[in-house]
Amino acid sequence: MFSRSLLAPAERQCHICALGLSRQRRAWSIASRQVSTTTAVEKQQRAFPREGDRATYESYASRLGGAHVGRNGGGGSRSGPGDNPRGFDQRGLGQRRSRRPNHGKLPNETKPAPTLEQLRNTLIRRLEPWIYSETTLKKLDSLGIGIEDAEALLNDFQGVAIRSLKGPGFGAGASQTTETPEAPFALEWDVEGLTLSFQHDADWMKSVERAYLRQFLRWATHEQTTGIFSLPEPLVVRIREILETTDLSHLASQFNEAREMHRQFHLHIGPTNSGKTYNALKALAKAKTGAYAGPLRLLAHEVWERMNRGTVGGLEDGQGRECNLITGEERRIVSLEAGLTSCTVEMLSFNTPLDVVVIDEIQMIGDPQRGGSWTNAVMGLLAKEIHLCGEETVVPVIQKLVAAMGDELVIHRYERLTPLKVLNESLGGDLSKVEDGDCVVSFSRSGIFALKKTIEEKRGKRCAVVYGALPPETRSEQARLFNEPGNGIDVMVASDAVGMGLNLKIKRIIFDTLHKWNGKEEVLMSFSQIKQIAGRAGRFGQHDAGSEGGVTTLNEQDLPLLRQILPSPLTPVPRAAIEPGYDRLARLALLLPEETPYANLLETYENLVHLSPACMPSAVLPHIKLSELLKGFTKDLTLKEMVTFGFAPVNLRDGKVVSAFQNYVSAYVNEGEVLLESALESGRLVPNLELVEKTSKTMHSPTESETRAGAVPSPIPATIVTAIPGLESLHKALVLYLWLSFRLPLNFPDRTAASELKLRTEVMLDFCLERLPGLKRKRGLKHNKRGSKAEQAALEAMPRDTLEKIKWIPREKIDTLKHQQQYGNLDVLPDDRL
Ligand SMILES: Nc1ncnc2c1ncn2[C@@H]1O[C@H](COP(=O)(O)OP(=O)(O)OP(=O)(O)O)[C@@H](O)[C@H]1O
Repeated sequence: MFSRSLLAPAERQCHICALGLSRQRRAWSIASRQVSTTTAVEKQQRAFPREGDRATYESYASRLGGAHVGRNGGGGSRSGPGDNPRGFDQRGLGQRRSRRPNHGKLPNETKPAPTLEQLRNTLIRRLEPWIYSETTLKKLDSLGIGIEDAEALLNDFQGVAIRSLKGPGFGAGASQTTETPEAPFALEWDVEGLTLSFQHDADWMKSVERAYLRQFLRWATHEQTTGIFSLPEPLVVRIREILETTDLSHLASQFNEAREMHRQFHLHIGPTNSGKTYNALKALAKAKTGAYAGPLRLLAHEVWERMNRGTVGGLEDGQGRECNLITGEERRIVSLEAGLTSCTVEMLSFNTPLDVVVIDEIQMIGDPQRGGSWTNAVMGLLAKEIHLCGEETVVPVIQKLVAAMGDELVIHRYERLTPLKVLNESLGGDLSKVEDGDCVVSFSRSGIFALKKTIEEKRGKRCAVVYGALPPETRSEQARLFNEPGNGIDVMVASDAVGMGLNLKIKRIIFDTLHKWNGKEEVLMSFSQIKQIAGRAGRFGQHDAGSEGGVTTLNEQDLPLLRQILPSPLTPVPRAAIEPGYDRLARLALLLPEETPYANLLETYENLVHLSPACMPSAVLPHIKLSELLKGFTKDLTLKEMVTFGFAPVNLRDGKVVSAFQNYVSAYVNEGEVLLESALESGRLVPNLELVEKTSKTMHSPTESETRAGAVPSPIPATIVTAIPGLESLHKALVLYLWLSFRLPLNFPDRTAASELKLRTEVMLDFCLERLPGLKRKRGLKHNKRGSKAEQAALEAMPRDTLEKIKWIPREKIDTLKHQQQYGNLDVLPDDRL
């Protein structure tokens, strides 16, 4: 009865169907239905805490004078975030959508920890539905435990687990856990980990199910258990190995080489604009070898430039340090002998010993998507001195990690260098009160464009814009325009992308709204994000000595909430994220049946991974979603290739990027070589760029004297406004190509062409943003000679080669931009030297 051999997944699937439900199983099924009736009531009860949160929030909001979610504060339109794949709100710029009600909870509220009794009762209550669930059978089946064996084993495990949960040892440590005749070894329930999961995870039942599954497998493959039930020996051995491979609970045993070193951590903690990075970089500048790692290409680029130019603290004599730049999609090598590297955190090397490493924004260690890279850096860097910069919230988790690794930790705390004040008044909804040096913050692209239009109309001056879907180069250029005095661009309209990586001369931050559309509903921005954005006002060194930053809201009803949020403490980062890593996935793949699809491999890892309570698994869902796009190619891709493609930076919300990705993979599989031109052909992204370029050539740029006289560039036509999302998609598709070209260089040979096309896209995005419609032009300059409608029509009719010769955009401007964006005016070695 227990000797079913391992079947291929498809066969096993059929086996389940063919078997149907055994009599016992049918009885279980009925029981299970009964259980699910009960659980409907229970579900409602379980939902109560959330209802409680909502009630708390609503009463909290009403205490604040009615500033609660769901009330329309007259804010901007509420379409999806900047990268809404369908593009602009078709209602047109400037029209505002009503705010959808938000029933979310305050983002920094943590649920109180359950008592041991509550946790015990929940685990007991949820055990039965788990035992009788088809999903559990499927999970066991995918590991090779057939339905009959599984049913019998689960039946007995239920009693063992309940006795263990009810025993006096529960929560008191493994050594005291009750031992029973059926489980003569300790069942170890990770009370601390489950408690943290209950408090912080939206779907904490996943942690409960993971705990049941691991406990079940440990019990089912234990020597003495198998003595009674005898699962086939090879299966027992294999499952034990699977359990071992997915056991990442001993942090100290990871990254052996790093464990052999005694590393000193310096944790620089403080609010925004307090000099944390400045001080950490000072240490790096003095080091013979070292690296800076940040979350954004923008930040890596800034440090790269500052190191080379010698504008980092400690290098003020102007003597720069040679520093190379390495990000996922570009390499800028100043010297092959350079001791320093500036990179994005995913690109850190764990093989090279270094003197000093600076890791920025360390609070991102708790980010479910990217946090794993920060955790790897903390655990695996072979550096004597590691400087971590970030928020106070990260201190407990770093203390736990460093203690587990036996390294040394020194904490440096900083205060803000310039005061930041919440202003007494909002703008009362009146955008004509916007002043030079203001940054108005909204959280959707259409909201940003609507605000820009209105502000420009009211003030008669142009605004810079920054939002997440814009390429970093375009964001830098917009920041430069805003910071540069005397060009008439003194106001910025931005999304939360303004909160990180840009050095801006902002005097006052004005929140148009404190909520953001998360794809399903309007949610209050996290306190951390609101603080980070607010902290951009009054940046040290950008204003006169003694000046302070100001923060307010556009609408009066949002101001009390802002006033409450800014001084409130942030929730500590509860755990560091751990990602599976290729090696571990490869080991696991060898232990699963050969035909196991990649998505199932990821799922199995997620279902079984065991971590220390200081850690949580990285979210694998995005990778599973991405791997679903690869389904048609799985037979042709090795696991390594699947992991490479499955971890590629694909924006799944952007349909055009998704289809470019599919084209890349298809060409990779079918041709072995991905030629950029043909891979991008179907998306019509390049013709869209060419259309914008063609229009740009027909439009006049005011000369210096015309600008002095108050002339502004004529706005782009509506057709070109709607081309902007296509430019953003093209940029993302090109970044993706470049990313793949660094990992599979022989198969993605068009790196240079991709870089050039990316640059053309950036130049056109700058062009479009500069000329978004909205600003009233001065009388007399409305239809200047080259910009008249008649002339535009004539130009439209001209043959393409004639148009090519017309250089309406001054050549120097493109050259300057090109130089700035590509090399930051620094000499870099050509690609073929690398
Ligand atoms: N001692 C100093 N002397 C001169 N400039 C300084 C000093 N400390 C900080 N600065 C400048 O102040 C600004 C803010 O410093 P820094 O970027 O280090 O702050 P931070 O705490 O890391 O803030 P954020 O997280 O917002 O980036 C930077 O422009 C930095 O160069």
